[in-house]
Amino acid sequence: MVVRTITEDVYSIGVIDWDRRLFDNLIPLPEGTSYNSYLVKGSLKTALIDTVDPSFEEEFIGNLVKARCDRIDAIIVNHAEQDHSGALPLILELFPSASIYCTEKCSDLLSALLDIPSDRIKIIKSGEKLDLGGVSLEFIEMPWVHWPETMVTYCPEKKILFPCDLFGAHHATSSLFMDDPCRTEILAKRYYAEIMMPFRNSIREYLEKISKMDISIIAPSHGPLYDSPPWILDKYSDWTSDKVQNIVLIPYVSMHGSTEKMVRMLTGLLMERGINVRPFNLTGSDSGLLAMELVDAATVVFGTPTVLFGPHPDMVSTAYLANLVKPKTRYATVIGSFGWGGKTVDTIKSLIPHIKAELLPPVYLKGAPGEKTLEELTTLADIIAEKHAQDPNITK
Ligand SMILES: Cc1cc2nc3c(=O)[nH]c(=O)nc-3n(C[C@H](O)[C@H](O)[C@H](O)COP(=O)(O)O)c2cc1C
Repeated sequence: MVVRTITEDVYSIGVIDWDRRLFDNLIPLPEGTSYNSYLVKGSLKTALIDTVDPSFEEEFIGNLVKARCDRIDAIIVNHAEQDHSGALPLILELFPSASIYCTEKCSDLLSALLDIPSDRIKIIKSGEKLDLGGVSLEFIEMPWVHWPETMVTYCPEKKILFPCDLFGAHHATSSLFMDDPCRTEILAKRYYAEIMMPFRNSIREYLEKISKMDISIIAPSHGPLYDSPPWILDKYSDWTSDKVQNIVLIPYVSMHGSTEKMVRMLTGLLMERGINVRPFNLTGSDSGLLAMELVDAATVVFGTPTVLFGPHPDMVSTAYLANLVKPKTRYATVIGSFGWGGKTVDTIKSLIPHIKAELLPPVYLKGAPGEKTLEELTTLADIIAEKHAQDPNITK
């Protein structure tokens, strides 16, 4: 149990989940996570901003006691997902005069997910403020910074932005503020790639709004806080921009080595042409790392053999996932090996409608790679090199 003072009258009272290794039964967590919750004490009212995962209720209540929190008047719910809202029923029971402040869509979700009674909820709209006495909170709706109901909360007197999942990182760390930029950059980028990338266009708009606000501290709902906001704002502006890098990502799977040989050949050919290449073996891989690579790669080459007339199932799941996170990939194609026939290339194309990339000619050949394979891969490498050289959206 740890309570930390962020600034006068503002406390971090969330919990650290050191051991969690998987989130949403989907997202690997190499460094655990935290569920950040904040307490803001005014002279008239006390507000709680978001709660914690229900599995940590006991520790959370311990933190409230430690923070000498004998009253809660307002519970600000920026996001209805259970890792932030799950402890609400208990908090409402313990503080019977507290009201939840959230968006209309959030109210609907809280009722559906947690059976929160509507008479405990005050629905707010963008621009509304809550005066706590000497300190206030302002609410700004920002739908799709994960779910459709999300909003951010701003405390003008303390210049703190509480953006919930936006700018978060799954990182269990004892540091209240970010103090290890290299590590945080990787974990924040991983988080962006997995959670925020599908909503890149909305987030880019929100970044403009946020960059005009007077903010000294960004206090997200996962991972460390930022006492130098431009650091994370600049990263987000880069990740959400239309720019990609001179990188070819090759997620691949191979059963008997033919596709793998093709990947090695293409890797060498692209390297000779001054392109950064990321061959990514899907067997036993971490989908978060793949999502991170998708943030910047200009080109994605899917490498798969044919299995029962289509792509290998590992590739089906990868192409499906890549499509879900909507990367800004400029060019895509398929390479691989088959034995007697199938619809592998067409199936992969049909799996990636959200990837608005130009499709380059596939190199899909029968059996083990030989002279013809090298010839076709050389042509593909030339095409990619030319596309990369001429594309103004690719940072050279
Ligand atoms: C389980 C299994 C299913 C296969 N199904 C097909 C198929 O439907 N159509 C086809 O053309 N080849 C099929 N093949 C043959 C492979 O596509 C072929 O051997 C290819 O060269 C394997 O590439 P790899 O060495 O990269 O694994 C199958 C092979 C295996 C092991």
